[in-house]
Amino acid sequence: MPVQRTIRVYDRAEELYQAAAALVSEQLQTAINERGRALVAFSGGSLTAYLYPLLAGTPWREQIDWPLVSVLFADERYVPFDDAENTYRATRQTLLDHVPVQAEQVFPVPTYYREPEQAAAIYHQQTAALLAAHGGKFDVVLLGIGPDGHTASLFPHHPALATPADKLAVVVRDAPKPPPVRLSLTPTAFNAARSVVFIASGESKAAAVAAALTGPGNPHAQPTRLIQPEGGSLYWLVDRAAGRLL
Ligand SMILES: O=C1O[C@H](COP(=O)(O)O)[C@@H](O)[C@H](O)[C@H]1O
Repeated sequence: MPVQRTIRVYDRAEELYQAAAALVSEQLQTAINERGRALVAFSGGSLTAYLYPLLAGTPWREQIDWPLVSVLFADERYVPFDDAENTYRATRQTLLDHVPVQAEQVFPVPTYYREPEQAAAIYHQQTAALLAAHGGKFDVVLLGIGPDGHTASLFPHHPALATPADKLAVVVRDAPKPPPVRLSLTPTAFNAARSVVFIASGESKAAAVAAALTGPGNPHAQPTRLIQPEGGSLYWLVDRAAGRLL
């Protein structure tokens, strides 16, 4: 089954994030209306600063039945929950603490294990169990892209890209962007999605966005190309600056 790809370019970052909030809330609520529940994977980085505060406010907050939403994380920096770099912490502060999501339906990466491999094994299991409870698919996976082309914590040419296809979570060591130890869901996990939404804003992302979306490309150089949810939707929402080279 082919992937349905949609690219939307917005004049300004504000319009991009408003459109992303509208799309995500519509997709989550459609899932709830059709299947009685929704499963989402959140990324960190700029989304915590610009998208999540919108989702936490009117009108988007009221448009999602948050008690019926389960939350996983697309990736996590392997630092304690109270570290400023922790994505769960940032997502809680900007979104989850402001909406009536059920605490037991939020699944942070357990960064309190001494060995990240143990956390990855547990996160694999939790992701598999949640996917099974949601018909085998995420309803929405939200992803960013770094200026170097990384998405979640999948970095270009990194050995983590060669993770066996049956693994849903992987430890990423020696990440070129700090902090160096991370945990990421894998392309296998992201491809089990009804909708994947990439969001990119700003001139620093322009080359990476163009490399991801134009020409034949190379999935090792552009890990975003590994994410092709069969039979699902793939959205790229970018502002004019990030889409300048398209
Ligand atoms: O380190 C990370 O980077 C990517 C991109 O972040 P951005 O700030 O450039 O949007 C982010 O999606 C990922 O979750 C995060 O761990």
